Amino acid sequence: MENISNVFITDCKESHYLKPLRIHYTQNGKQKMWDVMKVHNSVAILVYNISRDVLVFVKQFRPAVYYCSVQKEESQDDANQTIDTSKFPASHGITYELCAGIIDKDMSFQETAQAEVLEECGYKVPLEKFQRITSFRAGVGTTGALQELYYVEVTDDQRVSKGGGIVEEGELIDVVEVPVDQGKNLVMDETIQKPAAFLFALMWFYENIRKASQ
Ligand SMILES: Nc1ncnc2c1ncn2[C@@H]1O[C@H](COP(=O)(O)OP(=O)(O)O[C@H]2O[C@H](CO)[C@@H](O)[C@H](O)[C@H]2O)[C@@H](O)[C@H]1O
Ligand SMILES: [Mg+2]
Repeated sequence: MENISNVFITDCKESHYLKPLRIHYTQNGKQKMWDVMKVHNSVAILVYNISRDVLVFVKQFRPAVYYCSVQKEESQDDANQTIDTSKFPASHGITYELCAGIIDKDMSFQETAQAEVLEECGYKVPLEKFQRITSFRAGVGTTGALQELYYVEVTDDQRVSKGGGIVEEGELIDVVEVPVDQGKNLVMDETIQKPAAFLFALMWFYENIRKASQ
């Protein structure tokens, strides 16, 4: 996963995954504009393996995180640049996340959650086991995309593969198991790069599931 080389940045002329748009509007009689990014909605799933009392997360190389980490340390032009990977190793872009996926097929949030838990973590779980926690905006400045958050309890019997994502789509994902008595420490651990939904889901777990079962 950390074997990253030949990193160079170009402009993105068109994409299946994102589209920049400018919204013009009038507010209180004043003409305004806002630049936004149209992206897919997504689903994220907090996976709890009750057979071994571990939380199941995914670890992956995120180009966007890598890019922003590198930018912080070295100011260059946005595009048309080459990144020196001996100076900036892949670890700059490695994240811990909830199992998650974008809604880009004709599937519901819950069905997508079921598919992602199988593809990324290797557990085949019945649809009705997925408990919806809440939804929120994954971003509010440049994207307003919705993310639905689910919780699922899994057992070792349901593990049918190693997970790791869809190889044909280029996915390369490590499944990470964290013992429940250590998971809370991840919330404030700034040595690990992680999205806000990950923090929220952990807090929800220790407030609603772990606390209730103790
Ligand atoms: N921008 C992009 N450029 C090139 N290829 C891309 C791409 N986005 C997705 N892909 C391709 O689609 C595949 C599947 O991605 P997923 O459905 O697992 O979404 P992901 O977890 O990356 O992001 C989802 O979940 C995370 C975690 O919550 C959210 O932050 C995020 O908004 C949401 O899309 C990727 O492996 C890749 O091949
Ligand atoms: Mg994913």
